[in-house]
Parts: sequence; C-alpha cells; structure tokens
Amino acid sequence: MGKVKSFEEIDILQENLVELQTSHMLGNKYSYFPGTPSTRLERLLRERELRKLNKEVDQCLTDGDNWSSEEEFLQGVAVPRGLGDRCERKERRPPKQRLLLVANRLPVSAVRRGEDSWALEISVGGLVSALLGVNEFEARWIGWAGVNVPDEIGQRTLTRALAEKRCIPVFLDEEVVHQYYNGYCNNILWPLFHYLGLPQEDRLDTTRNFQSQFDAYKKANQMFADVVNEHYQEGDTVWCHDYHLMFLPKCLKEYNSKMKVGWFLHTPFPSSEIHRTLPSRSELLRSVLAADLVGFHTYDYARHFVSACTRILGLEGTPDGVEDQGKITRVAAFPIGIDSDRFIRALELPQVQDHIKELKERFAGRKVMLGVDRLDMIKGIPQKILAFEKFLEENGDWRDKVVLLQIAVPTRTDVPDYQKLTCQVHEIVGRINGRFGTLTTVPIHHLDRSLDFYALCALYAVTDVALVTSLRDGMNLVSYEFVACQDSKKGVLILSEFAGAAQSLGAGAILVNPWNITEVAASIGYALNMPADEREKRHNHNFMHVTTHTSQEWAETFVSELNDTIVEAQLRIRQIPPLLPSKFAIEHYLKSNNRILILGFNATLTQPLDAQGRRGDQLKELELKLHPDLKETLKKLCDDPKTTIIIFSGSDRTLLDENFGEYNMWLAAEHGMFLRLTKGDWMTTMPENLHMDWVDSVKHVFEYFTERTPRSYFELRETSLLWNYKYSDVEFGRLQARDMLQHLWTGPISNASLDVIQGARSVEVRAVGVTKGAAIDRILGEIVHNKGMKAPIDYVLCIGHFLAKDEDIYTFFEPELPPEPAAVARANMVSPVKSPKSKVSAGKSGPRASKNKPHRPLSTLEKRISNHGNGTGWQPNRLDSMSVHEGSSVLVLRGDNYFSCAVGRKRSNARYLLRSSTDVVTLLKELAEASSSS
Ligand SMILES: O=P(O)(O)OC[C@H]1O[C@H](O[C@H]2O[C@H](CO)[C@@H](O)[C@H](O)[C@H]2O)[C@H](O)[C@@H](O)[C@@H]1O
Ligand SMILES: O=c1ccn([C@@H]2O[C@H](COP(=O)(O)OP(=O)(O)O)[C@@H](O)[C@H]2O)c(=O)[nH]1
Repeated sequence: MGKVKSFEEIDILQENLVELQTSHMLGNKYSYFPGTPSTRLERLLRERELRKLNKEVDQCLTDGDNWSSEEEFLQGVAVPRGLGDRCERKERRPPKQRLLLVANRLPVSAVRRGEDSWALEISVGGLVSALLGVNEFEARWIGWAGVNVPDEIGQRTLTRALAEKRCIPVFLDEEVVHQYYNGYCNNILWPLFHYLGLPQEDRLDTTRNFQSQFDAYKKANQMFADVVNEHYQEGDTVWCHDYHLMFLPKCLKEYNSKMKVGWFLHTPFPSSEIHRTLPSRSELLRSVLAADLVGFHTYDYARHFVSACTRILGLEGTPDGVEDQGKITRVAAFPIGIDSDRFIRALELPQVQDHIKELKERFAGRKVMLGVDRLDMIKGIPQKILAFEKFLEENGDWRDKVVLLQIAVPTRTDVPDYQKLTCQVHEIVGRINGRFGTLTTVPIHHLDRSLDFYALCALYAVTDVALVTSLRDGMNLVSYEFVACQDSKKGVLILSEFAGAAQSLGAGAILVNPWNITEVAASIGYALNMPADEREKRHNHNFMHVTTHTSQEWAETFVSELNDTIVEAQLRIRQIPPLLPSKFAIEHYLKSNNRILILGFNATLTQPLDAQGRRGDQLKELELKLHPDLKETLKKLCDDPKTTIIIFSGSDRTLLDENFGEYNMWLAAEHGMFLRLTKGDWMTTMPENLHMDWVDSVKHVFEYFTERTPRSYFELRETSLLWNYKYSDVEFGRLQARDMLQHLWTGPISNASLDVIQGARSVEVRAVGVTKGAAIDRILGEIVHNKGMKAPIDYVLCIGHFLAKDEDIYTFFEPELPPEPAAVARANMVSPVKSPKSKVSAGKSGPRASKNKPHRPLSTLEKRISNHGNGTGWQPNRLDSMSVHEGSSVLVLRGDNYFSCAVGRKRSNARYLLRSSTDVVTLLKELAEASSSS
C-alpha cells in the first residue's frame, strides 16, 4: 500500500480526475488517444486510464481503513473510521455506478434462530469469494438465502436483516429448490458443463423428471427476474451470474429491452458436442444471447459457446461474438481473480499468526500437503487421494514425513450423487489411513466441513505443496488464494490442467492430468523435493499474476466492457436502415401512374428457412420455389397495366422460367445478364467486352472443394459460378472457403478478369463488372424501349436479399446528395450530355434472342437530377426528386416515390429493411389488394 498522501496531493489528483473525465468526451493531455475515441479499444483503454486515476484518489481517501471485505460485509455498511477531512473530499467523487449482482446464492446464507431472528453466515464458494472483493460499485445483491422461508413474518424479518448487507432475497419454496437447484442446476447442467454427461442411471426417471425440472428452472429464473424488476432503477447495470440463471437475460430484456444486462458463467462451457446432448440446448442458448455481454473465464469456454450458437442455432459467429439478425451479443473471456490484498493482510493478523504457530507445532518434522475443495465430483478428490496413496506406496521413506490435509466442504447434500461421493471418499481415506497410519499419526487428515477465513489463511501459509486436481473447474480460486498466502514459504502448486486457473498459473505450477494417478504421484515427489530456487521462481511468477489480476479488476473490466457494448450497439443501430413503412409505400404506389417493381428471388420470394433458423432439409430447400402464397398476388400485380414487374435474380434462366413462366413480367437472370419478357424469348444483355475464359479453371477449383466439403455444392451458370456451403459444418465450411479464396486471389487465376465475392456461406466468382447495379440501366433501357412507355416511370420499389456487391442497384436509383462540397462533383451529372461512364447507358436497338452474343447498348436514357431535399439520415424525403428524360422524361422519380428495401439483412445501402420473405409476401399482398380495390 502506498504512503498516505497530503490533502494538497489528493486535491491535485481529484482535479486530474475531473479533467480526464472530461477528456473521455473530448480527448486531452491525459489521453493516449487525442480526440473522441472511435473504436472499442480506444474507448476501453481510455476508461482504464480513468479507472486507474480514480483508484489512486480512492486509495488516498481510504488509506488507513484496513477492513477485510468479509468482516466489513458481516458488520454491515459501517461508517468509515478516522477519515476526518477525507470524508468531505470523498463526497466530491463522482457517484459510483449502481450494479445489481444477481446470483443464485447470496453472499450470506441465513440460519433461522427464532420466529423473527436470523443469523447470517458467509456462503462458501468461489463465486461469493470473488464478488466480495468487488467494491468499486454501488452494488446490491439479489439471490437466494439458502433457506426455505414459507411464513410472512420470516420473510419480512429476513428481508430486513439482509437489507443491512445490501442483499435482497428471492424466496424460493422447497419444491422449486428441489426441482430447480438440486434437479436441473446440479443434477443436469452442472455435470454436463463439467463433461460428466447427462445422468445415466434411471434413464426413464430422468426423462420423466427432465421436463418438470426444466419448468421449475424457468419458473425460478422468472422469480429472480421479478425481484430484479422490482428493484431496478433506470441506468442500473444488471449482472447475472452462472448456470443457474441462463434464462434471466431473456426474462429481463422482455420486461425492459433497454436494461443493460451482462451474464457471466463461472463454470466451463463445454464443447458444442456435449452441449448439443441437452434437450433444452437451443432455448438456453437463445436466452443467454438476450444479454448484451456474455462472459467466460477462458477463451476456450467462450469459443465453445460461440461454436454452440453457430452449430446448434445456425447463427453467425463473429470476432465480437454472436450475430442474430444484425443484433450482436458480445462474447468474451474475463478471467476472474481474488482480492489478494485481503489474504496478504490477513496473514499479519494476530489470530492468523496464532493459528500458524499451532499448525507448525502440530506438523513439525512433516511436509504439509493441502487440498481445499467443496465435496464435489468435479474436484477429483478420490483421484487426488489415490495418487497420494500411490506416492506413499512407492516412496516408503516419505510415509512419516508428509501429511495430506484435505478440507472437503459439504455441498449440495440433497443431490444423490454428492451423497454417494461422500461415502466413497470416506471409504478411501479410511482404507489408506488404515494402511499407512501408525498409533500416533495418520497420513491423511480429512475434514468434512468448512473453515473460517483466518483458519484457511493460516493453512495456506503453512502448506508446502497444494494439490488441486479438479477433473474440470471453471477457474478454481483455491489455487489463487494459496499463492497469495505463500510469499514467505514459496510452496509448490500442483494444478490440474483442466482447471481454468491452469491458463493463468500454468507457468508457475506443476500441471497434471488428474486422471493419470501415476503422473500425479510422480508430481507429488517432484514438488516435495523441489530445490528452493526453482520454488521461488515458480512462486514469483504466480504471485505476480494473482496480485495484479484481482477480482476488482475482473469486475471493473466486465462492467466497463458491458457499458461499451451498449455504446457500440447504439452506434451500430444508427447505421441500420429502418423497417419499410408499408403504409406509406402503398399510398405512394396507389398515387403513381407508371411503377416499376424490382424483386429478387432467393430469400425474397421464397419460403423462409424453418422457424429455428436452422438449416433444414437440404434436398427440399435446394429446389428454390416461389412462396405459394404469392401466386395470386403476383398475378394481380402483373395484370395491372400501370405496373411493370422485374424478377432480378442471380439464378439461371431455367429456374426463373420454371417459377415465373406463367406471369406477365420481366425476368432478369444471372444478375441481369439475360433478360426476357415472359411472353418473349431470352435476350442477352451482357456487355460486349465480357471475358469468360476463366470459367474452366474456376470450375476445377470449385469441384475440388465440393468433393472435399460434405454437403456443399456449386452452381455453374453462364456468367458466374457459385459455391455454397450453407448446409455443411459451419466451421469447416468457413475454413474451406478461406482456403478457396486464398487460392482464387493469389493462385494461377488471380490475374483473370473476375470478381471473387464472399457471401455469408458462399463464394461466387463472376466476370469483372457483373453486378445488379451495372445491369439495371441496360435492362430499364430495354423495357422502356420495348413497352414504348409514354408516361414517365414515377415509382420504383426494389426489394431483395442481395449480396453487398449487388447493392449498387439500390444506389442506382438514389437521387444525388444535396449540393454539399463532397456532392458537387456528382451534381455535374445534371448535364444533359451523357458521359460514357454515366449510370444510365444508351442503346436504341431492340433485343437479340441469341445466347452469348456480345451486348449492344439498348436505349438512350439520361438522368436528370434536381435536389430539393434538406434532411439527413434515413428519411424518405431526404432527397426529393430525380428525373431521367430524353426529350420528354421517361423516369421522373421523386425521392419519396423510391423504396429500396433489403430483406433479412441489417447492414445495407438500401433505404429500408424487411425482416424476411414473409414480410415481403405481406407487403405484396397488401399492395395488390389496395390497388384492386382503389
Ligand atoms: O452455491 P453452491 O451450489 O453451494 O456452489 C458454490 C459455487 O460453486 C461454483 O463455483 C464456481 O465459481 C468459481 C468462481 O468463478 C470458480 O472458480 C469455480 O471453478 C466454479 O466452480 C458455482 O459456479 C457457483 O455458482 C456456486 O455458488
Ligand atoms: O472451508 C472453506 C473452504 C473453501 N472456502 C472458499 O471456497 C472458495 C472455493 O472456490 P473455488 O473457485 O476454488 O471453487 P468452487 O467451490 O467455487 O467451485 C474459495 O474462495 C475458498 O476460500 C471457504 O470459504 N471455506
């Protein structure tokens, strides 16, 4: 702890803090990043700077208040001692952020002493220890007090007693606890998340109980949500913890979508192969994804979670997290730590020193080995004891020189598997003590109870070798606590490679596979004989980690990232076009005289994938079919003489013929390279200089990857090739696509005139310049010419699920920007003289029914733009009107008569969005009905 600072120094620090807070908005000398931070990393680094300074001020103001958080906690919110003037200065600090910490277990468990009297004890477990160290926030705990309180007096008095500890109880009745906590949480999720699988015995019973336990789980989560909602104040951050509350984020967001919600898992998240065995796998994942930020102890767990979301839910995994219809749930690793100072300080306390003295005397002449675990299958206690037995067996000379102290804290004692474990451990310990004990000593001291904090610190301090042999463990804070208490002894940590802690303490610890008893026994020998200099080196490494990666840091980083996730989401939302205002679009449709409807096919006019968003039946889906509800509607719309419909698709001619042959409309196949009025023949609209000499080479590449990627396929079209892996294993598909792209971009065909376009689950190769936007001018020219249109086109509705590359079709119709400096160059296009590169190309001759003949320009149109708009953003009236005319105008398009609309996308250049083809169907139906009744 630094030396106590003078008030002047504190004042200067506080001024700096205020300045830095301002610079958070503006940027100044304290910032490494001048200006407003624009990226997430910049924002997070700046906030980190701010926190550091804040802490320095805090440190100065609280120097001398040496409470350990547990004691402070048990005493309630005490008035700080001996602060004098410091109090006044403390008031000048900005108020702390309010944080609602929601966990199944409150940090205190209640024991009833009488009708209205309660004793509160600190709960045991890593989650509680870690969160007790979090004091940077104005925190309130919400959770279960570990006791059934059926009566009103009891509930009222306990609520009052807990309020002093800033705890708010959730009252769960016995039946719910049994089904939710003992059943679904601890008999199903807990073993599954620790790779122990779903319950194997009494299969029928398990299946029968599963549904009722799951229902109780949801009910309990809703009860937690109700209490949160009752205490929530605007601006609060809600941090949900652990596998008990996977439904909570969804319940909270349903109640208030603006609530800032984070969720953190304290256990491992298993491989998606394990998670997919769970009957409620999808529901749980979806509920968690309702949170804004989802955190795990390690990168591996985060990776497994994202992979489960992609493989089970069919969602996109991005570097930031998981994306579902444009909504991103951020997923990241936040390794927890401990309040290391609390342990280091405790070692100086007289009661701990006394304990240490006693223990040293008691075990004089013997090396002390220590295990501290909840008596849980995942902790590998039997395996640890068997390894110790093997060590004694093979090292006779150590038998009277070493003792193993095993603290096994009873836990979840109502769950049958835990009861069995207790018997099993007792049996093994008894056998080994009988085998190697003497009249005066036993090799294993096994305690079935918890110790108080001071006794635990003393034990950690006198230990020579700590043995943590979890079969799986989210993190394991015992290993951290041991390291924190070992600065004078520099004992050795033997640590399971399956504990999250192995990732952070792996360098200083001896890592073991706890299933390999021989390896663990050998490690015990190695640790007991380790020379002092090696012990010191290993310890220093770990001590540095434990004292810098504290629980405080962990919580601050999580909350700061959660805050930032909200900022980021808002920035993203601003870039998302709004939903199509259908009423407005229909009103304008009815008022216009010559309308063009440009409609995509795939995912625009087809039936959506199944409701789960999963990839369904490949064979069925591969046959692209027009949505059955559209047949009548399309007929009506096509029969309207004021309306021209163009189906504008990447698909080939045959597919469009099959689906649309019976309607009176225009079909533009292969991104507009072929055009046909359904009553006429196909004509080519390909530009003359289109080179297709690369097709064979690309085809070979596509064949190669199709053969090696199960369930992928490719479509060979005349002007493009498409490789699709949407039905393949997502991750493998992506790897293959990356490999393919690499080859296409840098391999032997990299110099060919082709465009390689990466879709969400596809790779498409086209001749350079083949885009829907590039083709639309030729197509429109042809249609205007063919129809001999007299009235100008005064309404355009363009709807499609187009690739980014094809979004140039939306901008084609977009009137030019108002005359700002950047737009001046574009405004020159107003000139009636056509520049050769202008968007609308020329050509007066009619179509040619031949295939693959070079294209000749079809018609001469010219685009005249007038700007009357003054708004910004996604307003339809932003750009008022545009006209294209040739002598008399053939296209007079006011800004508010133009509707470009992307289907099922979030990022788009279109003015509007429609969620799915179902919405397209609804819109077109309404359009047809309104127009036939008008
Ligand atoms: O509340 P209980 O059912 O009695 O169980 C106690 C806690 O056990 C688990 O702790 C985990 O959290 C630790 C801190 O992040 C981590 O180090 C450890 O590896 C985990 O096992 C459980 O996740 C908590 O919810 C329980 O409260
Ligand atoms: O008698 C005991 C034994 C353990 N603990 C605490 O229980 C926690 C165990 O956390 P860990 O992360 O190792 O595992 P968990 O029990 O949460 O799975 C540690 O903070 C220990 O200090 C305790 O308070 N009293």
